[in-house]
Amino acid sequence: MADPALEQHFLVSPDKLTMLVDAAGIRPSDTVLEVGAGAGTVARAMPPCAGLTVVELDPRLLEALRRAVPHAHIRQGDALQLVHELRYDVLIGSLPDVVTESLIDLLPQLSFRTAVLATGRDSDFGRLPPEFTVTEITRIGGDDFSPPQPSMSRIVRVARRT
Ligand SMILES: C[S@@+](CC[C@H](N)C(=O)[O-])C[C@H]1O[C@@H](n2cnc3c(N)ncnc32)[C@H](O)[C@@H]1O
Repeated sequence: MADPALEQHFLVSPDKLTMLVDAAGIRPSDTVLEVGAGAGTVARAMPPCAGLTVVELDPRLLEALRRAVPHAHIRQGDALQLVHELRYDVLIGSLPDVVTESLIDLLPQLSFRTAVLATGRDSDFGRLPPEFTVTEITRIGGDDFSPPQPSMSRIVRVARRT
């Protein structure tokens, strides 16, 4: 079922899921957007919030998403378009590396408090303006994913300075 062309490796490590979700600092009053939601393994680990929207490009995964997060608004489409159309306090994304690179370039145009992104090892956040604080949370790879991911990625938090 997983499509390697869309880098469909789903994060399943309980420890890494906890680290990712904790890094987002989701408050009960927050609206949350997850892009590249896959089968919903990240979304279902999130704490309750005021509203959760999940975006996935692959229509084959929408039924799995409905089962995993029945309380979420589910949108099928391209993350790079929908990040402009939706409103959210917290942005979570684990997308193919090439899509994540484009998303990093878009971050200054978007309105959010905190973003947590799973990125390739070499992503350069130094191109973001100084209003952002960038923190590496952990490394992920191999059996942290199902199916296992051959390369290493990083979970990175991008917070807007207040
Ligand atoms: C690495 S998987 C992560 C899935 C999930 N977040 C997890 O960790 O279990 C990347 C997901 O992004 C989806 N995807 C790829 N390109 C996308 C795009 N442009 N917009 C939205 N989703 C996309 C893929 O279909 C895939 O489900």
